[in-house]
Amino acid sequence: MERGLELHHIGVRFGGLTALDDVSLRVPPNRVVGVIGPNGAGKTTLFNVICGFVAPETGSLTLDGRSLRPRPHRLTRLGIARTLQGTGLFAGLSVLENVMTGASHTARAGFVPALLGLPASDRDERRLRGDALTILDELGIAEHAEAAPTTLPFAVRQRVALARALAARPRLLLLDEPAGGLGADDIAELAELVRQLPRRDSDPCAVLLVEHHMDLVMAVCDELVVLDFGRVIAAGTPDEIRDDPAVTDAYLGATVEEASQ
Ligand SMILES: Nc1ncnc2c1ncn2[C@@H]1O[C@H](COP(=O)(O)OP(=O)(O)OP(=O)(O)O)[C@@H](O)[C@H]1O
Repeated sequence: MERGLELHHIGVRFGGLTALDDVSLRVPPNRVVGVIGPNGAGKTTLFNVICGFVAPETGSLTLDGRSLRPRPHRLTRLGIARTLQGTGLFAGLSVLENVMTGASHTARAGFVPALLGLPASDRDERRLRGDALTILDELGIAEHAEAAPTTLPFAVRQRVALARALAARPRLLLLDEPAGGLGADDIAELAELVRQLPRRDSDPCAVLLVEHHMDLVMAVCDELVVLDFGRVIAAGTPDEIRDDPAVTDAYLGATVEEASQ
């Protein structure tokens, strides 16, 4: 059964402006799909539709063939986790505690009682802590577990945000411009990390990556969807997109050439 997340003919308008027009795409299980496009193409709006921040005017979403009406607070229960632009970490919590919040919906007693050390949640807390440490270790940042996020470089904070999303054990991870603010070396490391997500030993997941940064997109995606003025103008593998005259002619031009060198 290979279905995953599907968007069917999604349309979004803001007043007179059409932000998304008849957009259909699929993120199959354990694949990395990228959405690219120039400024104002509709990438963030698409992300927001999937997260439930924006309700589409037309079209529908399905998850494994079943109707999906995303609500931001219910995403993790549907097996979907996200990172947003910027890291959005809790400054008052340690790195480890931040990651634990990502899985708090799985704790019977909830995370707040766990933080307060209430006895009923001892076992939950130990499990959350152990799982969070495992993920931090996988992402190579376990040494920062007890640190306050504000003391860490941006690239590490971004990894913490990724760890927090993975703590929810998603089947689908949504990444909104994860390369934003990173240098070339950090982007290369991030690319390696993202590529591994569908191949993890435990909790492998699909990834939908909304990204400006062409190097990252070309390096990690199995498939790409190109948006322009709210419409899908091309879809295919990175090689197909790179060679698609409609894409290069329409707007990518030299950017794709440069990214492929
Ligand atoms: N809340 C809103 N109200 C009105 N117009 C909006 C709103 N959100 C987005 N838009 C418009 O919808 C269009 C698509 O915007 P969107 O942010 O989705 O594009 P984008 O591809 O993410 O752009 P960027 O790469 O610059 O982030 C743009 O013309 C934008 O100005």
